[in-house]
Amino acid sequence: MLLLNGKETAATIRARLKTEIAGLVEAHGRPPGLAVILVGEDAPSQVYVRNKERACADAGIASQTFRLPADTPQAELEGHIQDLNAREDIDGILLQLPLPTGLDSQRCLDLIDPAKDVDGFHPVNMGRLLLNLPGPKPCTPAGILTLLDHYGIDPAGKHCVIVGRSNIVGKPLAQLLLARHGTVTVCHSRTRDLPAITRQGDIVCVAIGRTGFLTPEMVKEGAVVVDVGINRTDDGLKGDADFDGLQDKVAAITPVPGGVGPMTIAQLLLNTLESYTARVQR
Ligand SMILES: Nc1nc(=O)c2c([nH]1)NC[C@@H]1CN(c3ccc(C(=O)N[C@@H](CCC(=O)O)C(=O)O)cc3)C=[N+]21
Repeated sequence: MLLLNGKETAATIRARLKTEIAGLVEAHGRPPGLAVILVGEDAPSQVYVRNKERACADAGIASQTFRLPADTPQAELEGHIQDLNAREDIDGILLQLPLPTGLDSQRCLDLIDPAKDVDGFHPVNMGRLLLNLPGPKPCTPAGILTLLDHYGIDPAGKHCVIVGRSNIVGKPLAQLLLARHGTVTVCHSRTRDLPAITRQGDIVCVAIGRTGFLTPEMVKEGAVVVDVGINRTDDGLKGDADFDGLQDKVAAITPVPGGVGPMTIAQLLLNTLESYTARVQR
């Protein structure tokens, strides 16, 4: 069994980015700037945002986190986004999801300047992804492709089964795999006889947020399993796949932690760098 080590792969990418950014700062007189907007007190979001801040600082990206109270009115949040759109020193804006109830995340995402949309969640950038046009790619799906590439796993011609149809993982991941010539099936909570479908997968990606959901009976021998789940249990951080049960059956699997999560952050740095280079060249 091959362990798809996202922590290590992300570290390699981050080291390369760090060198590249140092050169660019020299040439353009300012570092890439990332603004993270964090609304409310959601505990996991606090952890992710701290990880992002640390990764940015290490790579030479100037990141600023704007922490807003959970009862921030929609109009005020929209005002913050517009201020950040107008700022020359900010190349990327990330609105940490989920937002507290009462706030309309889609309206906020629609407002982010597509040129600063480092999550790739703006409808224009989602459309560009669908059309195979250049643009920022959502961090988790793009990080998964980079991880597969790193280990020489090519989705071309393979049956890629995705469990989960979210806008931030399942749907964009389907498009990226399709663009790389995978045969893609997207399953979800209403799918009938899910195990019959996941068992066809050469590559099985799970992103539903249920601890240990993907069991050995649900995958074929020699499959590649990509675990996008991050579930906090009494036993620590667990993925959506039954890692222990699967490890003797699969050809390769991503661990949790240390798999897809660190790749998501590396991709965010990459997207921020791309926004920056596009903006300083204008
Ligand atoms: N606008 C927006 N963009 C996102 O990209 C976004 C988001 N909202 N909301 C939440 C999800 C989740 N996400 C993760 C990032 C890093 C880890 C990560 O670093 N995971 C570590 C462990 C971290 C821990 O200890 O919890 C690992 O898997 O090894 C996980 C998950 C980004 N997301």
